[in-house]
Amino acid sequence: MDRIVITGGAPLNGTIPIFGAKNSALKLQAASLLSAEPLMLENMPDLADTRFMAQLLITLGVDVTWIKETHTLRLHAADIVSTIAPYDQVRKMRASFNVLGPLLARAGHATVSLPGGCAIGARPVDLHLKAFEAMGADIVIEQGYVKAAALRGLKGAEIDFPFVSVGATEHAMLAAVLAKGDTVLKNAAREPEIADLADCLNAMGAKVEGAGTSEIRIQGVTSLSGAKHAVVADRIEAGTYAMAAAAAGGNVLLSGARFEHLGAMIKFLRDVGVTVEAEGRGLRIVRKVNGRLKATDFETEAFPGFPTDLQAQAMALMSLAEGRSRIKETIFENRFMHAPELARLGAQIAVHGNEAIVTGVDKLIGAPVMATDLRASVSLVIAGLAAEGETAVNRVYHLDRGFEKLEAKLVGVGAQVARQREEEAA
Ligand SMILES: CC(=O)N[C@H]1[C@@H](OP(=O)(O)OP(=O)(O)OC[C@H]2O[C@@H](n3ccc(=O)[nH]c3=O)[C@H](O)[C@@H]2O)O[C@H](CO)[C@@H](O)[C@@H]1O
Ligand SMILES: C=C(OP(=O)(O)O)C(=O)O
Repeated sequence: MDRIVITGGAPLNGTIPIFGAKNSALKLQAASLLSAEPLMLENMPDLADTRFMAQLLITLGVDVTWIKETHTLRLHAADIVSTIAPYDQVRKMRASFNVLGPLLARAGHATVSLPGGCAIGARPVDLHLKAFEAMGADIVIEQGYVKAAALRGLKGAEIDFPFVSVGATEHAMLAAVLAKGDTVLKNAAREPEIADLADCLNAMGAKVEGAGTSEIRIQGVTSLSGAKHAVVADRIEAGTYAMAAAAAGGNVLLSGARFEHLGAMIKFLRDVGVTVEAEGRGLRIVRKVNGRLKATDFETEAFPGFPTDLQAQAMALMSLAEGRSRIKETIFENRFMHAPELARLGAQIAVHGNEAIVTGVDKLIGAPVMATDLRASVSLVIAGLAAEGETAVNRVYHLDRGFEKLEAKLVGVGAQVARQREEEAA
């Protein structure tokens, strides 16, 4: 397996381009199933996850063309040839479950494997299924598969989510756009990726209003057309490189990063002593290398709160801050797997249930570590950039799920980072 080797200590200076958001792209890909006409997705990140989703779509009958030079993906679902999403294709990537709603809406039935257990928590899909039932679908779970049918079509419904779920909000939208009548989603998630999906669906002829607020209203239409849509900038990728610059020191422009999508993270960085300013179509991050950052407490929350997908990266930063930081993870029940790996570099972190107490240390020292999930992996890269000596991050396939050109982007701003291929690493 490949690994990433980082020699810490170099400050980061220059510009890092921010690409399209994985977490939006995957749902936009699923939206292509709703129309018999082509969907052109621009600013498409080329990631293991988006490639994987494309493979699943091919299985279902979608014609897929990557136009690599322009980061464009053309998806054409002229005919749905299969409504079965097999175990092997859904267990490996949770977001592939999102084909269920569009298949149900377009073809009237679908059989989709339950998504695989993931390292960060149990992650059930009960809210997704309740939303489809409210829209009139019959659902049974048999042999690990969700079998859903709405042979006379889905009906609009009022769905009041008991708690905020990004995936269930998006999935309900993906089905409701072709339902008969009106759907109202209450206590909907407000993440920027939801508004991005609504914009794309509306460009395809859907009638979605209120995305980005906690109440989304959808007027069903009988069919959707093709469209062209550019994937929103990845706020998690931007936040990750902001934390990297904060940890290593330096002056970095994150071009394409959206200030308005990163409010909680910007407040956190400013509180700990990093300068963050909007500049042109991006964000400027400046951290003077002399002096330590100040520890601060934070907890993860649904948008506009501090994103759980930046918790590991912020923990890496707090490992080197002056004082103690209390970090509470409120979204996933098992998302501190990076803590023992950060400890290998000398971080002092005590985990009690959903809280971690980080006591900042003067310095971290490079060591071999293991990536456990996507954001955990990149937190180890951030720690490695600030540590003395060499850090080798193993199992980097997790990183490849969500960070396109990670090493090149970091090397481009002066970091010493290289990927060792399996044969070299052996
Ligand atoms: C591909 C993608 O976009 N992934 C993101 C999405 O995941 P995902 O959409 O899976 O996250 P959710 O917002 O749905 O999950 C929030 C919480 O609700 C629980 N839950 C969710 C659905 C359900 O039917 N039942 C239930 O109990 C989950 O286990 C979790 O504890 O939002 C998360 C929260 O911002 C991010 O960390 C993920 O990166
Ligand atoms: C948890 C994540 O992704 P997924 O929901 O696809 O597992 C993530 O992007 O951090």
